[in-house]
Amino acid sequence: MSSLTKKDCFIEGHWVPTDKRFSVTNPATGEVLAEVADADEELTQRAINVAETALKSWRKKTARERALLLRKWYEAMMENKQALGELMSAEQGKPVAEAVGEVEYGASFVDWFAGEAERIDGDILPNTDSSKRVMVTKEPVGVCAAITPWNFPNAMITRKIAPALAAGCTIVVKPPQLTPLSSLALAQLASEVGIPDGVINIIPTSDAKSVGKRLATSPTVRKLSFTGSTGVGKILMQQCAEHITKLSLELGGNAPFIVFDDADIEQAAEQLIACKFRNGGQTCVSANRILVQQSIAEKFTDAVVSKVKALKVGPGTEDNVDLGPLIDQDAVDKIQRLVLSAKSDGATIETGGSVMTELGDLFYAPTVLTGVTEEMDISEEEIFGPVVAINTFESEEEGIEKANNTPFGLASYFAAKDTARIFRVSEALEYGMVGVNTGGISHAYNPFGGIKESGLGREGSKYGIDEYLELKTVTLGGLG
Ligand SMILES: O=CCCC(=O)O
Repeated sequence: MSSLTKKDCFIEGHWVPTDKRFSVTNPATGEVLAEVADADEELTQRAINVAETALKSWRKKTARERALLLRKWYEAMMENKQALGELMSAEQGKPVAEAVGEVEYGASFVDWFAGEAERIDGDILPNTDSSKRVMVTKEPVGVCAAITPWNFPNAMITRKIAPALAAGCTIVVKPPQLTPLSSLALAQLASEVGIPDGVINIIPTSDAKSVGKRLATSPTVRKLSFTGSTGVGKILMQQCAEHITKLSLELGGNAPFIVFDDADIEQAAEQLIACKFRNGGQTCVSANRILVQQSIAEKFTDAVVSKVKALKVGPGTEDNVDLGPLIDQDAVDKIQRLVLSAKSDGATIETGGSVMTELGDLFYAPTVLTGVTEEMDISEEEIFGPVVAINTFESEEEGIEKANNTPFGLASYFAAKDTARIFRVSEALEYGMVGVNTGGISHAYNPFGGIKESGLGREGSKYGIDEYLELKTVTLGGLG
């Protein structure tokens, strides 16, 4: 393991051990990678207090000073991307090359928000009273908290820390229990490049419920950003009501991937594979319901099945591996349940459909199902695994109606060539994000987020920093 493997809580620039610890294991091998410090409510409160103290001087730094420190952090991540990628692959399971790609993606948020720090501006507004002027300024929200998921152990952290710091806020991060090592490595690099003590605090824990509640109900925490399930998001929203804490929620999705009869079938199949099998399908923007116009369904399915059969599954450290293991046994059990229940309800398994026991208990074969219907559990639940579930439709209207038939509204995708159709369908889809002829919609410069039960707010992009800023209106009188 590299020197970036840290195992304690990171509070006020120090590594803080705890007596109680929890194990972090490699999902490909079951090997215990580290016994990590287990923060409780008391330590969480200490981290909040530290962030409150650090806020006083951090918010006073000039935008340029904050930007320069963020850029140094970005550079440190890029210099260490291989080590960070290997660490991530060990704790999360994704192939090393993909993990290094995630480090680059994560670092791109730091680079982006270093730029945005210097573009926080204000307004002087016209007033009907000539003796008055109105100045609108933007101020940091204050102490922030972030609760992040295991599927993107680096990028989901930087997507929250970077805008918070750029805006002049300090932050307490509760990383996921399954993959805390990447976040601790990021803290180590932040400290090495001179981000002041107390500005970033990381508190791994096995008690997400109590620590999450403390973060959400602390009157000191003025902003909570959460990425995870809709169920937990709803609980946090209720808890944040206690002190009207500002909240961003990036929750579950049930992304449709619609293939219309005018699509380039080969290109659509390629994009579907890239989208669906990113991180083995364990991505909130993974295509979940594949809706194919009936007249091209056979041709499209053949193209997809032959690509899926060519995917290589194995431990993330092996060369040319496309998919690693799933994160844990619960994930495998859920996918197996969805596939078997779809089969018993009439779907056909074209390829895959089982655990690859020769590789280990957590490796699930890339799977294609046809004959899937809207009523099946696999259409209603977020699969979060390597399963392509193909459903068909006859007309454009029916395709759109099926796509929108969900309480979720995170990502959606469609493939088509006709320009009028592209506008019609983009406008009709009830989603925060639409990918047209692409399965790749995640970039630091894109606003990322959903509508309906998929969440609140946007991350990344020029809009993302607003989540960490408050407007202040200063009315100057007596000028007439
Ligand atoms: O799964 C969460 C988000 C991944 C992404 O940023 O594309």
